[in-house]
Amino acid sequence: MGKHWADFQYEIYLNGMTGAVPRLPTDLTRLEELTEQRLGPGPVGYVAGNAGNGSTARANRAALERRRIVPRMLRDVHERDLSVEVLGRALPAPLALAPVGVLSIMHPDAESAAARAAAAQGVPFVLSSASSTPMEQVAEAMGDAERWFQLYWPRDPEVARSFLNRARAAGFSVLVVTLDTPLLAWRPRDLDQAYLPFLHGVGTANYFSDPAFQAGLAKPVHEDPNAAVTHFVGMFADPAKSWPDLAFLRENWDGPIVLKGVLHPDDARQAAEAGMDGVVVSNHGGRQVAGSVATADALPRVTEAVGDRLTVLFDSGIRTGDDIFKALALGARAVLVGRPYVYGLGLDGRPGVEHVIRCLLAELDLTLALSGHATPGTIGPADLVEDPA
Ligand SMILES: Cc1cc2nc3c(=O)[nH]c(=O)nc-3n(C[C@H](O)[C@H](O)[C@H](O)COP(=O)(O)O)c2cc1C
Ligand SMILES: O=C(O)C(=O)c1ccccc1
Repeated sequence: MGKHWADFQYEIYLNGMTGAVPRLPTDLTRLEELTEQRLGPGPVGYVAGNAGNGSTARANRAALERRRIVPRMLRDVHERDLSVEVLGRALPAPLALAPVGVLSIMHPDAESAAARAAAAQGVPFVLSSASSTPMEQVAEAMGDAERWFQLYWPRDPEVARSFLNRARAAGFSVLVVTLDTPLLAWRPRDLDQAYLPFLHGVGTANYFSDPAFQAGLAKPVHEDPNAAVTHFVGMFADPAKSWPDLAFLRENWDGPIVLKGVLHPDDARQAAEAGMDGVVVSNHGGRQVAGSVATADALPRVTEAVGDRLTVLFDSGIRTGDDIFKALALGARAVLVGRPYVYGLGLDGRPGVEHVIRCLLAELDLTLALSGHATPGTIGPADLVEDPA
């Protein structure tokens, strides 16, 4: 039997007998505004910001909203199990925390708090290359939970090799390689605030602590931090990479490799041919290509192309349990969630992140039950209809 995620509902009501209400709203779409009130416009602007005029983020929401669940009745849903197998790992539910850089702009405990929250709930935490805390330190906070590492593929192969070696030594087993950010997109909210956290050195911990990175500096980081930041900016991503380069990753990583940011079925096919294990259908939460296809529209085409060969994960726009249900119905094995947990972190540190995970999974559990499903495995395209656009 799986964990009873829906019990969170009664826990909240029972606490209410003593007059207590949840510290954070259970409608997670309210968290952005609360975080802005608490932390001010700078950090929240960076987290909430999108590419261009925000059309991709809106399209992500619209494509999920346009699909509607058709609940089925009388299907014995009293015992439910949300667990799924992802990349050979048993997960308690089809959810992981997306890699998000620079988390210290939200909370001083940053990645360690988010990682502890994920570990407490048994949900994988994907650690960003651009974390505010070195990967070895975050790994310690993760206990025996699943450790997944997101790679921004550094331009210098020695730094790339060093990151992979360090990640393996720190116990990370799944590698998530982000392909959609070889450059940072045009982001008006950041431009208008003239604010990028990593120009202030935030999110550079893995780089500044790396011997191969340090070897490229004329002076130690603390003697010339500006030069170190400039070196980071030139290093963190590489628009010259192309498909044959994936061989380098396959040779240097023996665990599962997942390519994040795949939207076209032909790219998914190339991923399979390159010996990759999975893809994340993602448009970076709408932060990279303005005017991009919505992820819920891209997902069925990708699963049709490679669903039998690759593990297909999904993100960008997940805000509720029923959003997760819809992504599963469109063929995803599990989803990643980004901003909601980032705001939970900003508002209440580790407990705030746990709150977000528990709300999402309680709502998913109830959506399953009320729609006639006892496990994610029985959810499929027949559970959805599409509203006319
Ligand atoms: C502030 C912020 C920083 C991010 N940093 C990274 C990162 O370092 N690496 C990465 O692969 N994706 C990064 N992402 C994208 C997320 O992994 C994820 O794709 C996206 O947030 C999902 O959309 P959602 O926020 O609507 O859930 C970032 C997203 C945000 C909002
Ligand atoms: O802001 C982002 O979306 C992102 O992916 C990123 C890139 C570099 C450093 C920190 C975050």
